[in-house]
Amino acid sequence: MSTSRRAWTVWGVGLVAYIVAVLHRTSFGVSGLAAAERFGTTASVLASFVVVQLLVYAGLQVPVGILLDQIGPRRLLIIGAVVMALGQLVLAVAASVQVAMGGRVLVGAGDAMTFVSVLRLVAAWFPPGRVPLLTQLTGLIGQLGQVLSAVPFVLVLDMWGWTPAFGSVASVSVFIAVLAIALLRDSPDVRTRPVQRITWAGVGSDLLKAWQHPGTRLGLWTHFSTGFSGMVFAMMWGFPFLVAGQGLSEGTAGSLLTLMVLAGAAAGPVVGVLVQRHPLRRSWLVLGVVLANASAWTAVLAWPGEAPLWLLVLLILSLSLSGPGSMIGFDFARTFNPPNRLGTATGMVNVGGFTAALVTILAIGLVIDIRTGGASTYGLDDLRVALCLHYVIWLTGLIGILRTRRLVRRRMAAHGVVVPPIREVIERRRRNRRWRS
Ligand SMILES: N[C@@H](Cc1c[nH]cn1)C(=O)NCC(=O)O
Repeated sequence: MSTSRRAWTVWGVGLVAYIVAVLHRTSFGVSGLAAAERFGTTASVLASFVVVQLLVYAGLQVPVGILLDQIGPRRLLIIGAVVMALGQLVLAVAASVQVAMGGRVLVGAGDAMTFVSVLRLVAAWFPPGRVPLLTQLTGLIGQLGQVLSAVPFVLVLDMWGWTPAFGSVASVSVFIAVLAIALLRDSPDVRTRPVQRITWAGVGSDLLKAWQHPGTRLGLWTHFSTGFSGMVFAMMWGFPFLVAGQGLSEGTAGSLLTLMVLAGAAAGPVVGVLVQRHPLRRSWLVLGVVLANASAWTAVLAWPGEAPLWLLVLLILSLSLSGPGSMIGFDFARTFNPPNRLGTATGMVNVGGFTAALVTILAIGLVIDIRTGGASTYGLDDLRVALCLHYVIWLTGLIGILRTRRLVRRRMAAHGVVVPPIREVIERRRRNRRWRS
């Protein structure tokens, strides 16, 4: 098989593995009613499953990144698929909340190993110019996993019940592991990769070097500031905000969430091409995404009473930029770190958005609980106050972005790459245009 065909095959297998990881990630969220019935528990206990799973995912990003640099993406992806299969099998037979929670911990752990491995395969198999667009496509096509859990998985759950549904998604992961064993290779380099002995000193030095490079931290703050808002909306508070806060029907709220996925799919390639064409202006794209998210939220939160549908659609369109914007963080990690440290750096970046989302999801719940005294119903005013927590995260993220960007530019200047201020570039272009006409 020629290298380029091989590269596409490797990307295809990685992509399918990531789609299946997203299917596992979201499969519990869509089985809320069945889970409440099976375990005889409340909605808040079930919501804590999402939080624990995210916590495991975010907490494992750095260790998994280190492991990726040591054992390579193929093995890590296979381990991830097997761990997720085990997690879903545990959930399939679980009769108590504790056992089910153990299953979700395994799913979170396996999931944490998948995306970083796929990004590493893309970086190893494709020329650098193609990587930004393929990274965007990986992120957005992966979200198809959400559709798989919302439609065929729910269908199997309704028709055949809990154990067959979770048992069958476990078997899909076993298939992914077999596919990866058969078709994946870490890189096009035919020489086998020497097995690296893991030493604490080596791990510590990689961690330190990745963290010390301001480009890695710029990636982390990028993922943090752009990624969290979309995740908070899609994973937890979007549906209640639209239904309990804005008075929309469940059908309309569902359509708006679908619009968010579709608009994200359209925006991803555009962001990828812009990053590919203007690598020195990536941070402006990031600031643009944060500005779009913050302005749309401000307009909706400041609107007296329920916002009109057109404004909610604008909010959804701006939030659809959240995922594509966060992927720019991975591009910073890739371009500012050598290949042998890329896993560690990618893991660090991925901690950003997931930690910010986790903190925001929990804090919003807490503020609502304080305002309502723990009652199970809440309204627009409670949601409005709680959602203002977004500003704390944006402010923290913006400080992080601007500080690390300054450090990155200083380091680039020391290597002879000077990024001219955007004002200067616009002025120069204007002068050139005048001169030509
Ligand atoms: N930002 C997401 C990926 C994404 C792209 N478009 C929509 N979502 C991300 O960071 N993904 C990591 C993962 O494990 O899913």
